[in-house]
Amino acid sequence: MCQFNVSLPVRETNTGVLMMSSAEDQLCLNISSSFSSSSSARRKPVSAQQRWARKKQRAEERKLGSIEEERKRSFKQRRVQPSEEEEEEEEEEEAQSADRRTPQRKKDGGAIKTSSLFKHNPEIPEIHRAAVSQVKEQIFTTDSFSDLDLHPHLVATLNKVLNVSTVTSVQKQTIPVLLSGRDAVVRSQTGSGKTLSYAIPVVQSLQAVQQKVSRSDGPLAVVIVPTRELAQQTFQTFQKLLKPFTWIVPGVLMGGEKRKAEKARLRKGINILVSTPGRLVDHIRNTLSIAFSGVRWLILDEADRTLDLGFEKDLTVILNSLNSTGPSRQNVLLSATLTHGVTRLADVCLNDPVSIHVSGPASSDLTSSSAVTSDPGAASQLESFTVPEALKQFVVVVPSKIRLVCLAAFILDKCKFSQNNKLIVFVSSCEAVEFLHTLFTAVLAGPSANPQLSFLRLHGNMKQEERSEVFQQFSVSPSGVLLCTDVAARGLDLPQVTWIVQYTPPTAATEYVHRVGRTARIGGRGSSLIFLTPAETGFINELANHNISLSDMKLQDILSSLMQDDTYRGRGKYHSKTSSRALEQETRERATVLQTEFENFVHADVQSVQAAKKALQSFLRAYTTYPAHLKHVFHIRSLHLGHAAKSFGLRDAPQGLSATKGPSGPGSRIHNKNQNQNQARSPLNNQKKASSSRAGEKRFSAGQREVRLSRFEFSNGLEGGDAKKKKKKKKKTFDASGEEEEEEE
Ligand SMILES: Nc1ncnc2c1ncn2[C@@H]1O[C@H](COP(=O)(O)OP(=O)(O)OP(=O)(O)O)[C@@H](O)[C@H]1O
Repeated sequence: MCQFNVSLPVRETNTGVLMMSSAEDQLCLNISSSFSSSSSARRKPVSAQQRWARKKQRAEERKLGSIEEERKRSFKQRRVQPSEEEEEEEEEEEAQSADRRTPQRKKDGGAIKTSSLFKHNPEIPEIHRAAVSQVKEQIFTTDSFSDLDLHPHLVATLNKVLNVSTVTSVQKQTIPVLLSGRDAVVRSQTGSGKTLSYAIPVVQSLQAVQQKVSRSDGPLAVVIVPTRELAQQTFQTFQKLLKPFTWIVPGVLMGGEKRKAEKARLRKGINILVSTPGRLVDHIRNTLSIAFSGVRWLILDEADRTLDLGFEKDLTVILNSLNSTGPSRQNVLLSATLTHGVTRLADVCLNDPVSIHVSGPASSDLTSSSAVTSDPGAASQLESFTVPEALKQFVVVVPSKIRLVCLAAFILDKCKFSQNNKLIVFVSSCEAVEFLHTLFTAVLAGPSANPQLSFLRLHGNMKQEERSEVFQQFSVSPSGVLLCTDVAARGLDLPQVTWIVQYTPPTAATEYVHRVGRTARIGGRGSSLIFLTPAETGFINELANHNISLSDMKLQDILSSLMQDDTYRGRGKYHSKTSSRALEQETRERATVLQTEFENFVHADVQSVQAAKKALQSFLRAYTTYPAHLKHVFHIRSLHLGHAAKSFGLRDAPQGLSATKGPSGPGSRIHNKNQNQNQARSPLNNQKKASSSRAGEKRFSAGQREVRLSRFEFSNGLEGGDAKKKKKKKKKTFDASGEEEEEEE
């Protein structure tokens, strides 16, 4: 039952929504009436024997944590008041049906049932979208690298080691500009070859230095990227390019690696230094041997992200450190989604930069480059994003309750009933990734189900060795599913990914672009699917505002893939192959059977219930971080707690959740609407209102929470799981943005 530790007058509306009112404010809570109190008083008298049998059954159900059954029963009674016989008949039928489908369910006692997935859902609205003409970008030119006045060994390496010969549009525009010594702001679509567009000029210029570059010169080029995996990938690109120029040494610094080893490598000398921002700041502060006196290049890849994440302060530390010493420097900012934030940074660190934007209606005008302007018209033009032309983008509108089975059905369709699909599924939190990974591995890929199905996971709360291993494993795998957070959204070049699934929507259109950009790279094909609840369909318009257009995929079509698998067959009443109604009914039954499998797994032991609750809580916490301009689309008040719980395999809306507890350490509490108008209020955080002023707890705005969550995801490796274990040996410090981190003594 859904209980809240606040004593507000409660009344129930005829829509099943509870209205709570207090002197200060009124709050509308979406609590399904199916969680309302029992009406057992209205039952007919029963015999002593029947009473005993019922008692025993209830005790067993309670032992299984299955009190939902009782609520459901009482709810049914309250609604329709069936006779005792009718009720028992109905239960018997459901129990038999469940038992036939999954016999193990009866092992520990009475049959466990699933409340209806397809009742009491909000209507799926008709989607009316504005006509959008997507911006197109031509990927390849007809030029070859030998036309670019590069060292012949570099051209040979490009051809033989990297297997590239034809120059892409962004490379054609960027390489000559950078070789001429200018700063640049570069925007081109995801997967269009931006890495080589700066890496080639860096290598070309460093190999040409008269007095041969040596380790003792220290860093000559610094490349900042937002995530560890991207740092690793970029480092590997430099390693390949530098094959003929062995005297130029590349190196990578990233969170999660042993700092001592990194210090030693820095001491030996690294000429092209690739790093995540947090880790570089850490070395600037703590490593005496890091000297920036020779830096000639500063590259900020995914520059807008680095700013978004609240790394601005880290970048300030880096820029100050670079500016205090050294010769004049070439600066390059790159991203597929340059925004105002980048232009702002451009003002700070760029010197008369050239703006290279590959997209635009005149895609033939590929050689034009213009100086960065402060013209607001130009700035708004930047907000219209380009996605790969061969990318097919879909949206499915799914009520919360059905989300989990819908995702499972989609995965089964692509990975079991079709071949050679490689999927990346984006989820909003580390805990939710962990939860889905465990659940799907057990239920969908278990030995008795589909042992050929493989699920991997990647998020910021994993140990670095595991992260690297997963990244490597998924890179070389021809198929499979990677469940991940946005830690995999930017820059990663994972080959042959066929589908991008956004199970939880991104917090911005920019992130949508980067997530879908993990497929359809360098002219290849790919598809994407975003899940939205009926309340979230406004995000389609948000994307349309950025020239992104989606096609509909029907929920029923996704679920109907379950018809290909008799593991989840329903009661088998619907044999008609011609009636779409019958087919729909059977599909729904199969979906219910699958949901039951999930719920049985979750409720099998206390630990998995806890994991599901944790995942739900983190999902709710992440939900509060949508920016103010998207609050009308993603507002925690529009979430139905019971339905959201179901999408985590929980039969019931759990008690005692806080949506705002921080990922590491004491969390924030939303406490007073007057304190911050942007702060989301929810049943969850309202519940915590009373205790919100507990001593020692920090409070954060929605924006700060987003930064905290994101930083955790993209951390320098010193926070979270890795760091916690070392706590005893460490003392606490605060990094540039005030984030708590551990430091070696
Ligand atoms: N000229 C080229 N010809 C063929 N393949 C290329 C060429 N240049 C780059 N590639 C390949 O294209 C893929 C995508 O390149 P890259 O990762 O640099 O794209 P990007 O524009 O940086 O993407 P994102 O915006 O997602 O970071 C890589 O596998 C890279 O090796």
